[in-house]
Amino acid sequence: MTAGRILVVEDDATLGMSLQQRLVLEGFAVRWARSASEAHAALKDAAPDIILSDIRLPDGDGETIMRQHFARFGLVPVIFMTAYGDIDQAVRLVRDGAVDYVSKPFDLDGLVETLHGISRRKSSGSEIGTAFSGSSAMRKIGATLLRAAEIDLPVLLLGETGTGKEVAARYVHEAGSRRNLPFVPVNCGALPADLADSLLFGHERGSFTGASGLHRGFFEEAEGGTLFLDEIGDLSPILQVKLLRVLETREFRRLGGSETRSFGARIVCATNKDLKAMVTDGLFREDLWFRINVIACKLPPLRDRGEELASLLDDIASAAAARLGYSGVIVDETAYDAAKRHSWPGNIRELINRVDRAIAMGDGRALPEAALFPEGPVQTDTGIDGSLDVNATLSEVRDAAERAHIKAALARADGSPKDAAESLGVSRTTLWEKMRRLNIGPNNS
Ligand SMILES: Nc1ncnc2c1ncn2[C@@H]1O[C@H](COP(=O)(O)OP(=O)(O)OP(=O)(O)O)[C@@H](O)[C@H]1O
Repeated sequence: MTAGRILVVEDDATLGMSLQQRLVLEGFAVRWARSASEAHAALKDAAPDIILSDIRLPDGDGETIMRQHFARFGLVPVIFMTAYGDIDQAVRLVRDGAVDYVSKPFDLDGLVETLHGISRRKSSGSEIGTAFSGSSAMRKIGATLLRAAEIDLPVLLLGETGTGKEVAARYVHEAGSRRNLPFVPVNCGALPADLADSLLFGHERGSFTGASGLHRGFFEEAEGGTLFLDEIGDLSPILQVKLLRVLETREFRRLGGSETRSFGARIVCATNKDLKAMVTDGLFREDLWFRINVIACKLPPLRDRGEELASLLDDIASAAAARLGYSGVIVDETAYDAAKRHSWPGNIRELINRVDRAIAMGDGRALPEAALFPEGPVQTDTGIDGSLDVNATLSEVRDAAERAHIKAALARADGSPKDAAESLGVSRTTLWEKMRRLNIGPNNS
């Protein structure tokens, strides 16, 4: 967990460098802009939690940066660093919304204390939901989930693997009145066929060979909390019928049990499959689909989340550095740029895996492009070989990028789907599904 994201805007190289180094050591994720134009570019990429800015810059001023940022994202804590002659302006800026100003030369320890204080106030008020604050699209999704949390209807979360569907499910749970009751996640795709019934609904002693004791299933464990049915598209036809019955009657029985128990939890389901197409193909029950698809919410893939990519990268890098015992890591501009060009088939899970690997293998101080993408530079156009027609649809472009990236990962892994899946940050099943859909043969042909 980082202490917060700070954008430092300072044209003086010595001061900028020492601020960056000290703040990284203090656990902040820091971006350093050396001019007004660099600051505007950084703010387009990601919304920081705090801005620490010089007032006079060679190509503009800190006041314009603050005003433009307020207009776009609302009030963000801003601290100005002023030279002697700028104090009147600094006082006026504090009246207009800046948190504070410090006069150069300033006491760095005092400034760091102030920054930690801002960060503590911010996180104590908004622990929950930070995953839904990084861009306007995610804020809209967060608002939908908040409404869903209040009205207690079934929620269906859609999106590719690793886009944060479980994070969203936990958010719905924690934002609602059931937050102090259990949250029970169940991966329907991983339920062994012969035990699925008992795992879901529980069993009484002696109900089948090997049932030596009483077992409470997931439906019972969820009590009045939230039952999160992940990979719902993988539920067998028999279990689809059983689930539908529970949702209709709000009752169930343990295997071998005679007592009817009431089911009081709310249901949140998720899938990376096209459930509607599965209904059309007769693979998923239409009546169940209607039951669970009351409030649907789609988590966008990471390649479409350019606005929050840089802050995600910062946060994940700081968290990984902290886990590995490093005091902080500086993400290189080359890494931000390459991340924007990459197609991220494994989405945020892939980002986490790449950053963890890069930091574990590196010196714990810097994160350049080559560490994030050791397989080689990320090509422009998300790795597509340039043979695409300019009239190609977005999904054709995406498929081409995914095909190229998966083939490259398989080549690096000497054709081993297990290793390729790991480096892509997806499960082997997801990789197989993608290979089938994209016509990639087992020999990477
Ligand atoms: N906004 C976010 N910020 C930081 N980490 C995130 C965010 N969203 C998701 N993650 C992390 O990314 C990883 C994948 O998220 P999650 O398990 O919720 O995805 P999913 O869509 O449920 O994946 P799958 O379909 O494979 O089950 C997790 O480690 C999660 O903590």
